[in-house]
Amino acid sequence: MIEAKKLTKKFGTTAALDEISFSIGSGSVFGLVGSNGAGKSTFLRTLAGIYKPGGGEVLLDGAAPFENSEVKSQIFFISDFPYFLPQASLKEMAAFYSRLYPSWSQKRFEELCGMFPIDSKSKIVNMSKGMQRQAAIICAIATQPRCLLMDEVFDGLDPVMRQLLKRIVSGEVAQREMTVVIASHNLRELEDFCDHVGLFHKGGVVFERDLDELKLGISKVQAVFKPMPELSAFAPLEIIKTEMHGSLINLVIRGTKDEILEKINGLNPVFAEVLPLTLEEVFISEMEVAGYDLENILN
Ligand SMILES: Nc1ncnc2c1ncn2[C@@H]1O[C@H](COP(=O)(O)OP(=O)(O)OP(=O)(O)O)[C@@H](O)[C@H]1O
Repeated sequence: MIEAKKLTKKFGTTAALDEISFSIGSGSVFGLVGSNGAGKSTFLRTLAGIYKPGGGEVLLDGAAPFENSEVKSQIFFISDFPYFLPQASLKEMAAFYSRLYPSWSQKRFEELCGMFPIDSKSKIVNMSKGMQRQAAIICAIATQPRCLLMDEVFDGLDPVMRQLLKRIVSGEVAQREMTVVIASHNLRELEDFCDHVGLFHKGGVVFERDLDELKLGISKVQAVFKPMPELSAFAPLEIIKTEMHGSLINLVIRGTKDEILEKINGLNPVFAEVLPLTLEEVFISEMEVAGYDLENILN
């Protein structure tokens, strides 16, 4: 379990993290989203034990990572600029990590080398950005960490490699309860991968939810009425958003699909259907309710 308790990190007068408190359960895949400069990388670096908290604490299973090699040996961090030894090949990086991490699995390393189309004997420095990222991913997974931190890891990976990464990471989570924290600007990329998402804004976590709960508790309804009832007729529904175009009405409503359809059908529509919401739509709706303008936060 990861716990941030009033975690603060300042650079000069900039509070990159401003007394943030939240927790991430073991075996969870947690997505950190937010605009540039929101504090996502700073959180990952503090959790990885690279930065010392300026105030409060961040804990992995009750222990602080900073200057604690025991805790650090359970964490692998793929930064937005992955680090490799100068002139090293993937095989040489494997030898390096095998000495650093007691949990290193040479068998897993060799399996992974067979799954990614990169040459383990070539110098990593000469590889493309996406191939370097693949090299970092192979090392990360072969390390068999309890906690895997990834910063913008999909950046530079082609769609096939993105899916492969998601599949491998999900397998590790299911098999051995690895905890994953991934920072990304792209909510769509996280949708089929994360079970929790937290939204960072100006050094704070403004919103944090279980994705299934989030998606199950809210629905989008498209209905045609002739004539259109007065808006007060929809009052028994917990409406978050309404858009009307002539006889067509689009509603974002809190509640289960069955409850909502029953109430809408009671108003005798010509046609009504419940449509799935994308994660982005759910987020925008929930954030608007909470008084935030997500368009400004994410862009
Ligand atoms: N090493 C540093 N020295 C000084 N300021 C820093 C440093 N690292 C981060 N900051 C500042 O802290 C704030 C948060 O930065 P951070 O990199 O954590 O944001 P982010 O959410 O990861 O952004 P991005 O999406 O652009 O990667 C920014 O204002 C940034 O300028």
